Amino acid sequence: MTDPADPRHRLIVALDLPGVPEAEALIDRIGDAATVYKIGYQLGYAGGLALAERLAARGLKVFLDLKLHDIGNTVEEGVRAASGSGATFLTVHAYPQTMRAALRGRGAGLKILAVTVLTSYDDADAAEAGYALPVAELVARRAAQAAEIGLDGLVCSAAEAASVRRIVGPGRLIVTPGIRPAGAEAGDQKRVMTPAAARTAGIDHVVVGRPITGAADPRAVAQAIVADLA
Ligand SMILES: O=C(O)c1cc(=O)[nH]c(=O)n1[C@@H]1O[C@H](COP(=O)(O)O)[C@@H](O)[C@H]1O
Repeated sequence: MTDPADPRHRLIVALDLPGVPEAEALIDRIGDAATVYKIGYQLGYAGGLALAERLAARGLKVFLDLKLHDIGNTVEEGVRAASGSGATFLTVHAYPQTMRAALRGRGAGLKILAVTVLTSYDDADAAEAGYALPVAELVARRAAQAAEIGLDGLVCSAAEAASVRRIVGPGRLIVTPGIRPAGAEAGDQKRVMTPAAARTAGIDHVVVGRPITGAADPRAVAQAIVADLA
């Protein structure tokens, strides 16, 4: 992970798999085509947290996608505990109390990313959850709050990346899930873009799960996505 211009570092592969053996097998198949891996609920609750340290020791970057959101004390102490895991990125939901608490618990070397509005939400889902704002406005509001509080980066859809960049400036990371190569199934994602369009929109990293984990040749899919991120 020495050359920041290497487009492989822009791809984060979501290890949404049932267990550590499956995750390790996928990482082996992908080989040097990817350098950053995300461990979320599914793998994390199936022994994946211990994997983070091993991957970091191999020189890979780890994104712990815990999406923390709780009372401040619990978030602060949770982030403090995760700071020793070897992870580079950790997610929290973009609520002001939660974001402030996460920064209090953040250890050296850990970047806290604020999840603005999940990419599986559209305006109707936000309204159903009680929000009066359309998704794009809610993302903008949360991005501004995250920047003011001092978060290291934001998670949003690539559809909002250009406007989020104008709000948060060049110094914060923009990380976008909901990425689908042309023709790939969206599944439960509602705010979707292709890797090339996301790159044009100014993202720092894309997160890709099922298009890679479900592929017959995950290395080839990862390489094709990286080529679009160059
Ligand atoms: O925080 C995330 O990574 C995340 C935020 C978000 O808004 N949407 C979203 O899909 N994600 C994660 O990104 C990954 C996307 O996976 P695929 O839809 O399979 O590519 C999953 O691991 C999600 O948990």
